[in-house]
Amino acid sequence: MNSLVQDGRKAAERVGLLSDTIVINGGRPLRGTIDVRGAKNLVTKAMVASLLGDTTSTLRDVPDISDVHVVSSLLEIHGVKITGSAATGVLQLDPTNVATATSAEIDALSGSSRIPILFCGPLLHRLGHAFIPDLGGCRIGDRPIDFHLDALRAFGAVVDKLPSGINITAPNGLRGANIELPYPSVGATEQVLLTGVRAKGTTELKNAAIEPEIMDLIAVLQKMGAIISVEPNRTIFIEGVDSLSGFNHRALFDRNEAASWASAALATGGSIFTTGAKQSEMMTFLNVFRKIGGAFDIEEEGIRFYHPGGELKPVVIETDVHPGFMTDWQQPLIVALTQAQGTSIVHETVYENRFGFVDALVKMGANIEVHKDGLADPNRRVPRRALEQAAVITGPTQLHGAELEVPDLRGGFSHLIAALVAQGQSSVSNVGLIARGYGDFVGKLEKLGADFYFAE
Ligand SMILES: CC(=O)N[C@H]1[C@@H](OP(=O)(O)OP(=O)(O)OC[C@H]2O[C@@H](n3ccc(=O)[nH]c3=O)[C@H](O)[C@@H]2O)O[C@H](CO)[C@@H](O)[C@@H]1O
Ligand SMILES: C=C(OP(=O)(O)O)C(=O)O
Repeated sequence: MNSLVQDGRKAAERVGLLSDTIVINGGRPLRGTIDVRGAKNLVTKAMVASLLGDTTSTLRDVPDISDVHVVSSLLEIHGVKITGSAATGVLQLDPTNVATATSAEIDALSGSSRIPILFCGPLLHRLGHAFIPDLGGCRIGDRPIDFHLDALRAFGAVVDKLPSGINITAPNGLRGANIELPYPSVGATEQVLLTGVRAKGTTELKNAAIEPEIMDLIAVLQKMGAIISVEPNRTIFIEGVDSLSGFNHRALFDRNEAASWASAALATGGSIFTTGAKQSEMMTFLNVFRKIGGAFDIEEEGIRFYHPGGELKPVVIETDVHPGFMTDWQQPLIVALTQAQGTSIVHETVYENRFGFVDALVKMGANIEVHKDGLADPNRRVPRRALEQAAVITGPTQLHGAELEVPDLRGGFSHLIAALVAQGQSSVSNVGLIARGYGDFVGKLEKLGADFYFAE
């Protein structure tokens, strides 16, 4: 069994999927209403933040996704008492008895998620040392952690890379630092926030990421007693404080999940009301959705995304940091673009290898060329990065059923959509990886009228 399939199996077990393969009969529009809970990219970080408090934190709208289970286990082996459950959407996290975990306990969680790297600052503050296992997450490029480690060193941490993970100590405590990120990395910005809030003195972070999930993490930290100001030009100031308390927070909705179901509605010619989705965090997506020919109604309770009839139009997209077009949105949308009249281009500028899912779409009949060194384009708005790729999608094409294996979270969701659009039957294996970030996606497919069953 290859390691991707192993990762998928573990994720499937964590959320209780019946098997790791789904058989889909395509050709039916998805119609109905689904709930979008808290964002994977905020909830997991807020859970880590609970380690910094002296009292219990309560987090609401928690999605039942495998990454939440991984972070829960990592917190529990460090002595955090967790009550409630991802299934019910509410977690209480009591960090009173934080303690060192054994290496066997840590090893068992190796390679399952990217979140463990964010335990560094909180564990250094609580215990004076941290051991971080090998990271998991989507395999969409090298995904180095040099910005994280450089930031931790700037705070005074001593970093020792071992074959089994990273050992970090802070013999003289952590003190505020002046840090400038080479690129506005989401994870490295969170690393600085989670470390700087309890470091001695002031921290200045230049070229920070300002994604909505980061703003919501700042809101969580402010509720805990932190002093953080976000200045213009991507600069964040943090005044370290001596202690923090627990928080009570309803997580920001998952805009990536909402965008994925929106793309599914468009690609299948259907209509999906995403309860909990909000306009303000999705404006860039909504503009592109409208340009392609999709329609949406923004309501108090959520957003309805639908195909209003007529032809879909091609578009040129450049993925970018917020407020640009998010890299996690392009994969499901590309399936809709296979149904548009004409040639679309997607420039992927954030990760150097994020079109792995495209081969399967081509096998299903899509006309997509991947340019591994990117594409020159005089109309580009995002500065060209050294390692970027582009996909050129020409449509419309009739997709037909095929055997697919999920390569990563968003690519996997795009495979599901492609199978739902295709004529005939598809089998999609390794769907456990989709459960890393899409809560109850099987129940939601059922609610939306998809025709599918789990393979034995
Ligand atoms: C759990 C989580 O929140 N995941 C999100 C987070 O990932 P993550 O936080 O890992 O993504 P980053 O923003 O850090 O990565 C952006 C770019 O910076 C590079 N980089 C990053 C760190 C580092 O130390 N060195 C370095 O070179 C990466 O290789 C990548 O090319 O933001 C990404 C960009 O919005 C999203 O696609 C992911 O869904
Ligand atoms: C890349 C993603 O997640 P992670 O950083 O957890 O791998 C994603 O959510 O698409």
